Amino acid sequence: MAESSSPLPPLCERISHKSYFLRAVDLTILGLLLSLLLYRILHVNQKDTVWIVAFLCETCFTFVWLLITNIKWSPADYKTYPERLDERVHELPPVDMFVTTADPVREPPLIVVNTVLSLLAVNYPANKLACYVSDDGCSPLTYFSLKEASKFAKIWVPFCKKYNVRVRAPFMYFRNSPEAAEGSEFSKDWEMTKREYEKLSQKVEDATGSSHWLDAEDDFEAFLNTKSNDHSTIVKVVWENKGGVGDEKEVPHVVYISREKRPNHFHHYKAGAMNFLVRVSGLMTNAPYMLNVDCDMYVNEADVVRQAMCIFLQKSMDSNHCAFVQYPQDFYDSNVGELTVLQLYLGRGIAGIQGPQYAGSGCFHTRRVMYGLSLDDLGDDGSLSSIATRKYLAEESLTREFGNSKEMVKSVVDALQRKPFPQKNLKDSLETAQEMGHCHYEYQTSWGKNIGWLYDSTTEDVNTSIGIHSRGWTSSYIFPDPPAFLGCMPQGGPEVMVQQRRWATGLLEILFNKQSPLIGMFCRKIRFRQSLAYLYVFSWGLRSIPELFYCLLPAYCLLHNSALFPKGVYLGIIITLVGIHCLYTLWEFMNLGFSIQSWYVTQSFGRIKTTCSWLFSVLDVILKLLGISKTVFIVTKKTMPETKSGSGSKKSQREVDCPNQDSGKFEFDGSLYFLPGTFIVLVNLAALAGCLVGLQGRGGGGSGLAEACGCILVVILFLPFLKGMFEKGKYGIPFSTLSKAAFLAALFVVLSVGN
Ligand SMILES: O=c1ccn([C@@H]2O[C@H](COP(=O)(O)OP(=O)(O)O[C@H]3O[C@H](CO)[C@@H](O)[C@H](O)[C@H]3O)[C@@H](O)[C@H]2O)c(=O)[nH]1
Ligand SMILES: [Mn+2]
Repeated sequence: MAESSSPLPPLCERISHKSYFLRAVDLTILGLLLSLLLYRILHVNQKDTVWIVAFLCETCFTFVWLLITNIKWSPADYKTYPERLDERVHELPPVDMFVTTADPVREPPLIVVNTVLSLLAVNYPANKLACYVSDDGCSPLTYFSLKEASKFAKIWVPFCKKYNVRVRAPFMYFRNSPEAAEGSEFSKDWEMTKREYEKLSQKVEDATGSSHWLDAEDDFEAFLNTKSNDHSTIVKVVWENKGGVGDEKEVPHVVYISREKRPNHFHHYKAGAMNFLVRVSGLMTNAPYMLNVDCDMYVNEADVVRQAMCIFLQKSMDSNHCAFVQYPQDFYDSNVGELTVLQLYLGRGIAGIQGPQYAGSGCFHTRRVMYGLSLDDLGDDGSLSSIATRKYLAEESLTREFGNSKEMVKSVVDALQRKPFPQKNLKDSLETAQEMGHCHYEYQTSWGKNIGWLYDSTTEDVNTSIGIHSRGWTSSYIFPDPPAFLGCMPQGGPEVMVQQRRWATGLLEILFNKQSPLIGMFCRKIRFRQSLAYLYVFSWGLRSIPELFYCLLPAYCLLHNSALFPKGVYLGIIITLVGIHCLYTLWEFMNLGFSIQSWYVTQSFGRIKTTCSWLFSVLDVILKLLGISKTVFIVTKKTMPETKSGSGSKKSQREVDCPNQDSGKFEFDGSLYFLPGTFIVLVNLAALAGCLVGLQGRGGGGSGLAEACGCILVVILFLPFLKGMFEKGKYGIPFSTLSKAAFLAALFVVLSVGN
């Protein structure tokens, strides 16, 4: 499809962001950590167990820093030139777009609808697109909203294309007034479209909570007497684009699906939903590329699909090796600093090795790779090698791997051989699609094992990602400004703790499943440095243990009157280490336009999430490995963007885009997540108070100013907890948590002093 006539400028370029200065800083920090370890080894005899515990913790931190240095060594991403696409490519390839939703209460249908509308309106020929929405909540309300939205889409899509609107999610677009003179054609169209959108939101709102319309129409019959965890498969063609010429007024296909659910059948959460999406779309449109977004991740840049195609279609850079194109995840609410910084420095770093990790949303996959192909299976021209043809295309192996459906097998063969898909009536596939949503369809097939989205981890994204890299494929990262997709992120508090725990649990699960980099490092086609990069994320949960110890050590030493840190000039190692690390991370934030405040919040939240939330992931995975319980996926709550933010304070470019930025206050509830943090603060405060009144044990070595400073630093990092002790309501730590923490802290003090 793409032409490779060389005089034409490229569709994309790989940009390297490597910096010798930053490498030197990374190595300096590594060197300081190693010298600290050396000092500990040389002075081990004179000291007590504290010395050994500190040494073990610092060994972990050094190892983590080594992994980070490896990741940050050669960052890279891609710059694309979508404006060059038309002169280079005669016919753009089809793309199937997948949206997953699971709960109409935690994921309000109006958010889903906005995401779908933004997808339908992207800058791409409408006859090449199809949008599939998977609803694990089996909600008639979601289906109703989609039906209404597809009617509104007939106004919205032409409007966006006619006026080249940038943000194509109506709830965001209509937050600003139009910049045209009143009475102009544009402003009339704008008013009319806005009115229609308001009608749509009103209808969805009216339908929420009342169900009389459910009985009124036959179309909703399938939803009668269903529960979200107990119902048959539902597949509905919401809108079929029969125009098929790709003009500006056309609206792409919209299909609603909800796979069968039974209470005693395990559904593999989002991964299971994705695999059903792959199958249904395989039958109906079988596009070679598949875009996947979470239901809150609307398109913020109309050219997203074209940008991704620049990478896939650029032949000269062995595009056949690129399995997927990932965009970073950005958010319209909450404190975006942490994730932006993480994605920019670490994300780009991994992108520079074998390619970014698939992050679950904002990613374009190639269908063939999802069907299990390895890089070696392809010849130079990108078609299947003769060995691979024999291996993959034998009828009985196809049925064994993909399930017992002739149509499915045929669509897989077509996809593997890159045959163009003939236009057909979507409704013709309804019956087969229904069958493929059956609970037992995947039984004894390779779905979730080698094919599609992989099971056995609640972070199905990273699990699937390492599977792809292990088969030798690369991936590409595009980092556009403004962000390509924007979604919703829970604010600091219980909701975010649940999410962080799920992530840490899912990642740790992979360390112990068959994708583990510990096994694959030497025998699979994944690059060694890429394996190390995965190891860094998979070990998030484990980091909670040394961090928890390290937050308690200064207090213990102060109370026990023993030395934690080196004495004399050697204390310089610690001071330089902390100093350089602070300046370095601060620079990372300010370089991206974030404030000192957001840097501090991130450092503080970093310690809180590790010690309070990730800690539980260790427990989750132990229980899972012992076969006592399964890990669960609790969907995060999504909120609509507020109508308009009134805050006039100075914010960075990225921060301005986030209307819901709250006061940054931390919320608490009675859950166990907040016990470790409260305990840490109490212990450190008690140690400082004890030191002031001269309450100290008989430990050797003697503690001093360094240990006291350590305690102060910990309290500063856990400041939200200190504040929470004096607040009421949702911003206050509940009395039950406080009293448990106080009891544990008292025990800790007694043991430290008396020991
Ligand atoms: O049983 C389920 C559970 C979840 N989902 C969908 O999965 C998506 C992600 O869920 P969310 O609660 O938003 O999780 P996050 O932690 O915000 O999501 C990130 O982390 C997840 C796990 O790593 C990935 O699946 C996501 O793509 C990634 O954006 C949403 O669209 C859900 O509707 C389902 O379809 N079925
Ligand atoms: Mn989410």
